[in-house]
This record gives sequence, C-alpha cells and structure tokens, in this order.
Amino acid sequence: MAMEGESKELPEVLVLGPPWVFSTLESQFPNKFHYLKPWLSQLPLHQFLTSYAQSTQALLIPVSPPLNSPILDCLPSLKLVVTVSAGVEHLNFAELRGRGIAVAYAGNVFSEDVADMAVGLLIDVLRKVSAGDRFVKQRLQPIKPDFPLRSKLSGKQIGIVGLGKIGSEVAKRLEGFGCRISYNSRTKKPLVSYSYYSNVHELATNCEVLIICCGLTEETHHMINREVMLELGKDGVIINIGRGAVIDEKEMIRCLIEGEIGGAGLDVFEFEPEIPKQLFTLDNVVLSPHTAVTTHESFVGIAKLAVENLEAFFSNKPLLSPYVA
Ligand SMILES: O=CC(=O)O
Repeated sequence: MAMEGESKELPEVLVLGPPWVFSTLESQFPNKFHYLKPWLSQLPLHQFLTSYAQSTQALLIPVSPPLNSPILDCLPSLKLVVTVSAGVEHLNFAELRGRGIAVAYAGNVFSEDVADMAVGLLIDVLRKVSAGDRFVKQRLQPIKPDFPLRSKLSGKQIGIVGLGKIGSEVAKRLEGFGCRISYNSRTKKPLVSYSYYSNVHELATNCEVLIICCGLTEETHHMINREVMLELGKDGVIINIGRGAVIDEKEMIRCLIEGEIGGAGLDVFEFEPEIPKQLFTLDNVVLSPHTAVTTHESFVGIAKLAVENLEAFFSNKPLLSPYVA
C-alpha cells in the first residue's frame, strides 16, 4: 500500500535498516520504484509493516540487522530480498527458501575496493604508516632516528583465508608486490596455481601474513583461534576484511599484547559496533571502522546492481546477482 502523497503506480520496495546505500540509490535512480521508508514514520516498525507493507513483494536491506522471523511474519507477500552487501550472515536461507523468497546480493561489486583496503591495511601495519603519522604529529618533528624499523612487504609469504572473489583480488594485487601466495578454502581451486592448504593451521605455519577474506558461517566462526595465531608466529600479521568473528578477538588481543603475533590490520570486529578499547593502545594495530566498501564508486555500483535486480524481478526476468546458498 502506498503512503499518502506518494505514487501508487511504481512497483513497491520496502527499505529496512540504516539507509546508508539507499540515499545513493534514490539519488542516482529517482522515480524507479515507490519506496516504503519506515524511518520516516512515527510508527514502530512492526506496526508500520502491518499497516503499509502487506502487499510488498521486494525488500532492500543492508548487512544488518538480521532479517528475523517476526519481521518476515509481517511481510506475507515478500518474494525478493535484495541485500546491498557481499556478506549474507544476516539472512537465514533455510527460512527464506521455506517462505519462497529469493535473494540477490552485492556479488562482485565491492571486491576491488575491499581488496584494496586489505593491501592498504597490510602496508600500513608492515610499514607503520599510521604509526609514523602519529609519531610525526605528536612530536612535531619530521624525522627522528628512534622510530622503530618497519618490515618489508615485497617477497612476503601471504596466506589468504577464503579464495573467493575478494580473496582472488587480494592475491592478484599482492602478486604485483612479488609476494608468494598460498590459500585455504573449502576446496582446492582447479585453475589456480597458488599453494593450497586444506586447513588454516598449515597455512599459518607456512605464511608470514594471514588475510581473512572469507564470510562468517558456523564453520568459519573463530576459525582463527589462539593455536592458529601461535602457528603464524611472533612476526606474523593478521589482516581482517572478512568478518570479525572469524577470529577469536579476545585471543587475538591477548596474542598482540603478549607479542605472540606481530600486528594486525582490522576493518571488521567480532562485536560491532563495539571495538575493544585495548586495541586503541596498540601501535602495531591499524583499525578501520568497517569501511572497506565505502567508496563513491562502490556505492554507485551497488545502487545500480540493486536497481537492476529489482527491475529484473518486477519484469519476471532472472536476477542479476542471485545468492545461491
Ligand atoms: O561488509 C560489507 C558487506 O558485506 O558488503
């Protein structure tokens, strides 16, 4: 049902969650759909949905909050969820399948930006770019011999955890730095020449850097545990642009403080939006507020893809980026 003052002719799309990508989508593609925007209403969400979204077939959401059963119960006509994210851990695929709801997601749109961020964090941790910046600004001196030595990136042994779209982009970039690439993933990739380790323990033992590029599932939750970090070793660096809970964050902090690993570059955290305060005091840690995907280009790209998926759905055509669980 259309809200007062809005078009009833355009296909209806419900938008949930923080409208961060939505504003780009709406400004780039105005008048494509009739958007239901609960955040503009005084009504509590469930009341809004039962008042206005009973015939809504398509839903647009970011990666959080989880799309739970009470929300789905309020949307009896829902047939499509478009999540503007590469990660899909907020979706329960068994339930969505049971309700006959298809899913489209970000596919490859963010992969280059996320891979760039992984390399940026790695260079920052190894070469102490942010630490050097703090050093100069705090002491107001451009050059000082007592700044600690950095570590070289070229030639490093890199272990990629999850050689999907993002992991492959990371590998491609680091090959350009003369790094030796190994990876762990559920299965060996037939067309890839990088060394494959069937478990993260062997990968960590044989690498100097671990880059977490996989999604969060029951299998990957806390996959990077204390044992893996000890195997990575005292000079080892962890970069995480996947999901925070793939690493046992408490143990990682302990390992960083005790010098059991050398450093970390983190764009994601186990209990977002919380970031453990101990990380703020560590100079061998570079932090980023889960912004690997937030470039102008990625936002325009995901807005376009979301619109294309919605248009395909409303004209009974195949989705552009279906997520097949
Ligand atoms: O974290 C961002 C995403 O999953 O797209």
